[in-house]
Amino acid sequence: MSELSIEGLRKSFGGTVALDGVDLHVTEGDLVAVLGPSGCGKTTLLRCTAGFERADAGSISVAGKRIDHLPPQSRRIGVVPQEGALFPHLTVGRNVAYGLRGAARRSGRVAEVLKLVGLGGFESRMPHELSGGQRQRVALARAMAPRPELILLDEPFSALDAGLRQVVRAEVAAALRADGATAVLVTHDQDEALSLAGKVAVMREGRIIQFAEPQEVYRSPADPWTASFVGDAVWIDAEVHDGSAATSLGELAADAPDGPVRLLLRPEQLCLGEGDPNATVAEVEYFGHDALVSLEFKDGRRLRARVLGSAPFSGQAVSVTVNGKARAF
Ligand SMILES: Nc1ncnc2c1ncn2[C@@H]1O[C@H](COP(=O)(O)OP(=O)(O)OP(=O)(O)O)[C@@H](O)[C@H]1O
Repeated sequence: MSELSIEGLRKSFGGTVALDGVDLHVTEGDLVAVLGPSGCGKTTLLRCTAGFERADAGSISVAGKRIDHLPPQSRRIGVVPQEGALFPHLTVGRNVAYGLRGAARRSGRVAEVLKLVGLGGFESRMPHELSGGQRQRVALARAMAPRPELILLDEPFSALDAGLRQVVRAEVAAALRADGATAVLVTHDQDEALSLAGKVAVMREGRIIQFAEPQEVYRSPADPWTASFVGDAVWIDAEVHDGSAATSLGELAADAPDGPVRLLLRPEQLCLGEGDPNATVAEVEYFGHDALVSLEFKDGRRLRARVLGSAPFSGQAVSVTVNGKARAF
């Protein structure tokens, strides 16, 4: 049974369609990322689920029960907002205990969830005595404390700087998993969605266009738009004959009928070697951990490769081969 079941959800604001028939099923204990560009309806989906907004049509069920008629406080859903929104005049311990009743407060649950988020012993600190990442983790602990059926996280790392974001992300995901929580994270950040979630729902213009595991979304995107949105894409236009397409990179297997095709490769599938050169390095963008290398082929076509380790130099003649399969559209 799905912990969260959303079916046919629609919501418009005046003439703007924010949700255009959203279906989403989240299994108990899963962490799902809803990934989409600005304005695609992610926050509206989250607000309708939490009960802050009323959908025009469709249903929302949690643990098998319809909840869309209930006020937010009766939905058993915990929300972690963008910037934590802790009560500034309450200690960490009292912030976390906020949604707990008497017996639960005394049960040690506050200490337990603070430990889960890596902040054991922080009960008596005030919010202003915490770093941004620590405040976000307290906000998560507060949402988890009453053991809600579902936790919703709205771009919870967007206010953190890049280095801290990665660390806090991993800690938050670990805490959610350790507590067995079912969670939906809304984000426009591809790396965040692919690295954290068990499943990714790609959203565009008020619809979910693909719902799959991160590797599948990256390797077999539903359409060209998704392919380019979830990562760097190398596009090659070619003609297919008998399951094979002639390209600047040689013959590539193409799972498509005879005729014109757009082939998708990821830049890391282009491998530079020492064999017979078939391309020249035109430009190198060096990032430390890797480099993006623009390669010019004999037919004048330019394609980008991602290279780990030492980067080639501009003007170098290289042999380029393809690792793995191209996806045909
Ligand atoms: N209260 C509102 N009144 C009018 N239009 C709204 C309202 N809330 C959202 N919208 C519109 O609905 C669409 C979806 O907005 P939403 O905030 O859900 O997108 P989003 O994917 O969360 O974007 P972002 O990543 O920028 O927060 C947008 O076109 C937005 O302008």
